[in-house]
Amino acid sequence: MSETSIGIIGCGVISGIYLRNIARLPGLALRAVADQRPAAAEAAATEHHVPALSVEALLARDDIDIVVNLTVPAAHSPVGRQVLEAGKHLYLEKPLAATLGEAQELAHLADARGLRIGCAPDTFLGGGHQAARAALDGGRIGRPIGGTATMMVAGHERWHPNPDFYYSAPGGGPLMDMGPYYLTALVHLLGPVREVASLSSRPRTVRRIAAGDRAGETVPVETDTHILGLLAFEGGALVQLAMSFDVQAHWHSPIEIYGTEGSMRVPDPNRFDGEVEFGDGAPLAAADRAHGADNWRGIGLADMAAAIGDDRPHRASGALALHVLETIDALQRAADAKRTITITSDCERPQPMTEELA
Ligand SMILES: NC(=O)C1=CN([C@@H]2O[C@H](COP(=O)(O)OP(=O)(O)OC[C@H]3O[C@@H](n4cnc5c(N)ncnc54)[C@H](OP(=O)(O)O)[C@@H]3O)[C@@H](O)[C@H]2O)C=CC1
Ligand SMILES: O=C1CO[C@H](CO)[C@@H](O)[C@@H]1O
Repeated sequence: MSETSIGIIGCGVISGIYLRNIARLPGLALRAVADQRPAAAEAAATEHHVPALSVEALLARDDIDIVVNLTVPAAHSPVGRQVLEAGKHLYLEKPLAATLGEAQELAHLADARGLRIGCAPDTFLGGGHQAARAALDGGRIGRPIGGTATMMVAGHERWHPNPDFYYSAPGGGPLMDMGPYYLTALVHLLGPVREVASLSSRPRTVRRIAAGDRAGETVPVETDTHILGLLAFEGGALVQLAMSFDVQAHWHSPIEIYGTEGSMRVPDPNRFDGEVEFGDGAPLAAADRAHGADNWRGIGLADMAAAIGDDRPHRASGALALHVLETIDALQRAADAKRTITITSDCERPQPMTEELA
């Protein structure tokens, strides 16, 4: 397999796992890192033996093929534009952009330049969700008719040292932050969403940081933080969704899918491991499949790099992320307008994983 050269912009909390995994995933070679905080870039550069550059200098390098944008959501679009305008393929963390309009502009720019966009989450390529997909496609629960998706926590200010972006608008809130995991997993299993309804609330106006140098500081809440939605999928399944940063504890599963012949519980879509459980019969362990244990964030990047070489579509695609972002945007608009909203973008179910990246 030939090597694809990678540059990273954004050396904060999530960059650690990308930096480690780029070194162990096939076909990827890290060339340079950048951050608007030079100290963050220097720390990553020293640990991984690559240069720390300015964003401009990294984008000017001829030997970088894909730039991974790990900045905060508000910077996904401006930094993403710079990457595409520099003629590089773009892979970025979720959400694709802080607004649907910005995401659509990125997609147009990439198309116009003949460049690819890939976007997290790529957890659906892990062993847990691939086991669920195989069971579903194999007919184990019959035709899907419904399901639930539940992500309810007390708020990321409990542990993140700079949680401002989780509560800022646009780009913040549980729907923007965690919705991509749940909606991407559902689209991977059930196909595209066609219609949504929802209600939302904002129980608190400020949040107090609990960890790091800024512990005790408060952050203003500019987004709704408790959202209950209904999703109608093209294939006919109806799914209820709950996304919240206001729940201290609960007893729901992350994702359940109900079919005409049975039901299944799907692992946490923020993870690569877990078990697929069924209403009857033996569970399927993620660990029995490739990337079913450990944290493999970056597998979507490796798949995109391989896909460019093989001239085939990549799985964690810009089109998938755009469809997910349109659904997120529609859920909030449906809550604001108190009406159902039709989803217009098309998106194929991504191909199941093969063992090629194992
Ligand atoms: N933290 C987590 O567990 C996870 C986060 N993610 C996603 O990863 C992304 C990053 O999150 P996280 O690592 O937590 O965020 P952090 O705030 O820890 O790190 C982001 C870094 O990017 C820098 N940055 C911001 N804007 C720019 C810019 N225009 N140019 C260059 N650098 C910039 C920030 O600098 P500054 O501090 O000055 O703003 C900061 O150093 C988000 O999209 C998030 O949703 C995904 C999975 C897990
Ligand atoms: O994407 C993410 C994955 O999960 C984390 C919490 O567990 C989030 O904070 C983060 O933004």
